[in-house]
Amino acid sequence: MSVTRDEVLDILKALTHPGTGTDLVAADAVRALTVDEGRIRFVLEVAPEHAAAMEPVRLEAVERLEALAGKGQVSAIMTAHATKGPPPDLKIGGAARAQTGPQKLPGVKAVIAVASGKGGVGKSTVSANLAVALAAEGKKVGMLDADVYGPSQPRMLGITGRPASPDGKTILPLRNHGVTLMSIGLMTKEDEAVVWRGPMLMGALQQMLAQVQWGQLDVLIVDLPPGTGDVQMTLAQKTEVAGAIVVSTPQDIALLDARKALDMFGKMNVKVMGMIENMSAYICPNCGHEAHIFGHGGARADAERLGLPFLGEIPLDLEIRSAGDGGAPIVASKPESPQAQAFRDIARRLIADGHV
Ligand SMILES: Nc1ncnc2c1ncn2[C@@H]1O[C@H](COP(=O)(O)OP(=O)(O)OP(=O)(O)O)[C@@H](O)[C@H]1O
Repeated sequence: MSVTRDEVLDILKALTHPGTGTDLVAADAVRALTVDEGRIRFVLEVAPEHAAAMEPVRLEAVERLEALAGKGQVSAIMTAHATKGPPPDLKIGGAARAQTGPQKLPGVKAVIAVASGKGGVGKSTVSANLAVALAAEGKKVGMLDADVYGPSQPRMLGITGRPASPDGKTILPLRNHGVTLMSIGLMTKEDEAVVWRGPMLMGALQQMLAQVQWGQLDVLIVDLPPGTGDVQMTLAQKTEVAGAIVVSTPQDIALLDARKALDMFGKMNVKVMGMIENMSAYICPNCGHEAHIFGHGGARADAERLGLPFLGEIPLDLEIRSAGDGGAPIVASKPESPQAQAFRDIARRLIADGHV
């Protein structure tokens, strides 16, 4: 069935914006509308305080548009727009701009970097769940997926589509599970490898920090690539970072790399807020037996030895994997489960320690 842009706009004009009382189109809330081979996609831009009231309107829009275009043919994403800053020059992948010393991100109270020495230890899983857990505690949370080599936050937070850039200069981030997200993965095609080096990489990170309209945030979590490379250096040199959290599995080899990451933050004068041990214990879902597949307690022991806070242990658990890989982290999909509690306890600890 061929659907026209005017037909879509007519439907959106029949819905009322909860903030302005006018229709969605007159309120200028509809952004990046595309009608392509029967598929309708758009972004609903809304002030953060109207986001909750907008959700039923968004659902109503999807229902009415699906009646026109067919089930599953409509993608309507809501983003909370932000306070306007001076618009920087947008060119994804451009060179880094000259800048002196670490700068504070306007509107963002604290930037927390989540790092690991080694890949695959669950840094992105921990970042996603902590972000959702902090949002559940009432904090305004942003997530910058700076894992340029394997951006996984769009998948983990269940976000698809590309962020809008209505003026070609600023980028409107996307939002799900209470978390505002920007990822390099949203700027590239899913199967497109990003092979950026040095200045391009630093430029991309600076752009994501500066040109994304983050709005007012209590915390911006930065999911770093594993290891100790350009992205980590650029972040610490260009942005005021409140602190870093280092994730490790209990294996010796992972811990060895985690120590390198700790050392790097020390050299860059970034405070380490603590260590998290992921895949700590495996609890058999059938019999409840606890097994320590990768060992146990190594990160806690390292933290104690180095005089760093130990923030908590996350079990190795099938539901944590399937929830994260399926787009709704366990803290969002089963907030009362013991697995989610492990993340929520860490989020509460970060708040209690005054980091967020
Ligand atoms: N506690 C856990 N229990 C079960 N599976 C987990 C756990 N933590 C992470 N995983 C799974 O392990 C895989 C790697 O996790 P994740 O992508 O979070 O790691 P990462 O350290 O960010 O990896 P990368 O180095 O690629 O950035 C994912 O499939 C994830 O679902």
